[in-house]
Amino acid sequence: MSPSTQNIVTYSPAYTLVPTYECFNRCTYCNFRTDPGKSPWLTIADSKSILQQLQSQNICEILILSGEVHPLSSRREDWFKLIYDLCALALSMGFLPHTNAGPLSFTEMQKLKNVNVSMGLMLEQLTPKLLNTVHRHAPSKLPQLRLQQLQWAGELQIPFTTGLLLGIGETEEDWWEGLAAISDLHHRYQHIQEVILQPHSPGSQQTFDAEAFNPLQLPEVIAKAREILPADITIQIPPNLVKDEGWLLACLDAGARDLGAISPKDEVNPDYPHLQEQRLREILQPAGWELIPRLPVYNQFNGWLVGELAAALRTPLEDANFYRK
Ligand SMILES: O=c1nc2n(C[C@H](O)[C@H](O)[C@H](O)CO)c3cc(O)ccc3cc-2c(=O)[nH]1
Ligand SMILES: C[C@H]1O[C@@H](n2cnc3c(N)ncnc32)[C@H](O)[C@@H]1O
Ligand code: MET
Ligand code: SF4
Repeated sequence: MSPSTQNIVTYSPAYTLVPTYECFNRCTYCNFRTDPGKSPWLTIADSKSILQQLQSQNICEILILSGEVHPLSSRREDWFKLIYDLCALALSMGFLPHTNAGPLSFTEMQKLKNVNVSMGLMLEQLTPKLLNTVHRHAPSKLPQLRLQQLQWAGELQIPFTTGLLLGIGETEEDWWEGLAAISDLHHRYQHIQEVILQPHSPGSQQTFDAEAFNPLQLPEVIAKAREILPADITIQIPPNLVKDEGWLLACLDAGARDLGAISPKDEVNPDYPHLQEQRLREILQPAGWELIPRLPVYNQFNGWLVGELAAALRTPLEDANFYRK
């Protein structure tokens, strides 16, 4: 790395669209979900007016995060169509979509590849023991199912974001195993662009009664993750979940280089508002870090983008040179 890139920290200026909060899983740490049938779905008309308002702002990524309709439900097809249509709409209006809607069938993933510049799914944790605790009522969190999703993303050449949720009842050994599994898949397919190390952060809606992940431990997890993960995978941490400024800087010193999608509302952790970009800069700059925006797809994957997506990528790049770095 040249000296000029060593002090760079990136983030993706984003807006999060939620097709639906309803979810057939009940992860006990979730502050997002409602019961199936209990939340109205986002409409294309409402999305269009939201996106129109965003066009005058410096937002590039549309992060599509969704609760899940059961794969065997008669409503699954409509749910998938809504997600696909939202991506296509965002794309047609000049944004770059990134979808994380839980596990998908191979065909669903293949279709979404055509309207997303990258996609995401957290591995969470590999250890099956969580199926007796936080994931007891969350069939989507079966470790083998999550690993298969990462494998399919590789086979389909989809630039991918994954990560670990820390502090949900796993051991330290479990972290290294989860990271090693991500590394193995990346060695096979070279498709993982970033790994999020997400500290469990209790919110007002969840039933899981546990402390927040100890933020003082995060730098050591990052440092070890940096040793385990291949160098071309960026480590991402969510700045709103790392309360103290000193802790945030310690995470960067340990090897984190990205602050993720920063959206007006963190839909997953609504009790933890994001700092203003200006405020983040004020924290980072005195310590020698330069904060710069990035696209939701890392440069090394540009060759994987098909058709319309390759053209869409050129527009924000030409419009805003600052995205280039
Ligand atoms: O860029 C992404 N950011 C993802 N993020 C990061 C998110 O955009 C924010 O950076 C954090 O939520 C901040 O707390 C997630 C955050 C979560 O809490 C849970 C899941 C995700 C999933 C993604 C994802 O697929 N892609
Ligand atoms: C969308 C992603 O959000 C993460 N997630 C869900 N609930 C919480 C929480 N209370 N704290 C931190 N991260 C959470 C999970 O990793 C999920 O995959
Ligand atoms: N339901 C998906 C998952 O857990 C994404 C959103 S979670 C709030 O993987
Ligand atoms: S974390 Fe995702 S899968 Fe789990 S209940 Fe919440 S929305 Fe559903």
